[in-house]
Amino acid sequence: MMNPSIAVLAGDGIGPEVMAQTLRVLQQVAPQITTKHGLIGGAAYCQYKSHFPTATKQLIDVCDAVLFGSVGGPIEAAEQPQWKNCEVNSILALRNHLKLAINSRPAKFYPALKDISPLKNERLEACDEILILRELLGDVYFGEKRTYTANGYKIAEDTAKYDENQIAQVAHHAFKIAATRKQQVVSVDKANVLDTSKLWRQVFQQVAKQYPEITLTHMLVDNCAMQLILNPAQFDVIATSNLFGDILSDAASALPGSLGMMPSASFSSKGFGLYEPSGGSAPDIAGQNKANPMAQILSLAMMLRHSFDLHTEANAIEKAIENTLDAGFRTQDIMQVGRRAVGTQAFTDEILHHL
Ligand SMILES: NC(=O)C1=CN([C@@H]2O[C@H](COP(=O)(O)OP(=O)(O)OC[C@H]3O[C@@H](n4cnc5c(N)ncnc54)[C@H](O)[C@@H]3O)[C@@H](O)[C@H]2O)C=CC1
Ligand SMILES: CC(C)CC(=O)C(=O)O
Ligand SMILES: [Mg+2]
Repeated sequence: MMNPSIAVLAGDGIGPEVMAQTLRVLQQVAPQITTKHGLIGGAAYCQYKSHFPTATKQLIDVCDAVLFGSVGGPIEAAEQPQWKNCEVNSILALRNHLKLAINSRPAKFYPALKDISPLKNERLEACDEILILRELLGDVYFGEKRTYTANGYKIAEDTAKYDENQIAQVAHHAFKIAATRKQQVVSVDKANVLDTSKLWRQVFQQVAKQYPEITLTHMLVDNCAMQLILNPAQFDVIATSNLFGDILSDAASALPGSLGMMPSASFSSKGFGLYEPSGGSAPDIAGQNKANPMAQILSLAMMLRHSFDLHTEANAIEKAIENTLDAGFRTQDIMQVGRRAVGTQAFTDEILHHL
């Protein structure tokens, strides 16, 4: 790609801190990529009184990919009844604007961190990476919603809705990815109760016929939450709907040690990519140089690989992170006795040193 450019939307909370460090890594490995900065979330609200201003929309529409930080606050606008979820929650608005249908969240297990997992070592021995593929434009997040009063009570409604094409898109993606991995897909639903899940299961079974080399199994979401803790090694690719994927990916992120290590990539059907940490704006640690920059830096690696075919650079970043962990450096979320506790910036210094 000639003169590639990316939109950098750091957002708020820990977003700007981890983004600043990630851009140091980008500058070192791929200085040919131009960065264009835009405001989103709380940072945009402060300036434009809008969480997803037109200026930011115009910026991303002329870029080749988006590197996103996180958004959380300030969201006093959320209290105003005329604001719909999408307008306040800029990441949902952004996913909808870019039609990002699929979200890929790898939970990678690092040998150096096996002792900080909440699970016993023997449960992790066969674990390398669990990939959660999550549908991103459907479900209760984008269905009809309303709050009203009837018979003196307040009532709230959220509607879950899926069409077969949305589901098929995730299924094809899951089977294609599985073909490059362990040839297995676990599709997670709640088909014993929900119509959307019944359709989900039917479509997965139908699409599976085109991928006879892949083993498809189905698991109910409540069981999956339990199995992730009991026997994570049974999973390689998990494919699921928006809400279940949101919850299960946070749970899966904790198995290797911390949500702060889990990156993500979201794709439109045309292959446009947005890359962001799986976690949020972490207001409890924002502004303290405590955040783990791994999720953001690994999201950059995913961007280089998937949007720009820069595989050597992506691999180099991932290797440098592993070497940094092997050398004993830890942010507070993955700290262990006998290791060296460092802040966001010093941890990135070490990554740059190992690059
Ligand atoms: N894509 C996005 O921008 C997302 C935004 N959010 C928003 O973030 C805000 C805070 O939500 P929470 O429920 O607190 O979830 P959160 O993901 O921000 O934080 C949950 C826990 O994980 C920790 N954590 C997250 N990232 C970390 C990192 N890089 N290093 C070290 N620790 C890390 C936090 O300190 C906190 O203890 C909310 O406003 C929520 O809507 C939540 C998820 C995704
Ligand atoms: C707005 C939320 C759906 C963000 C979130 O929690 C996520 O994408 O993981
Ligand atoms: Mg989430």
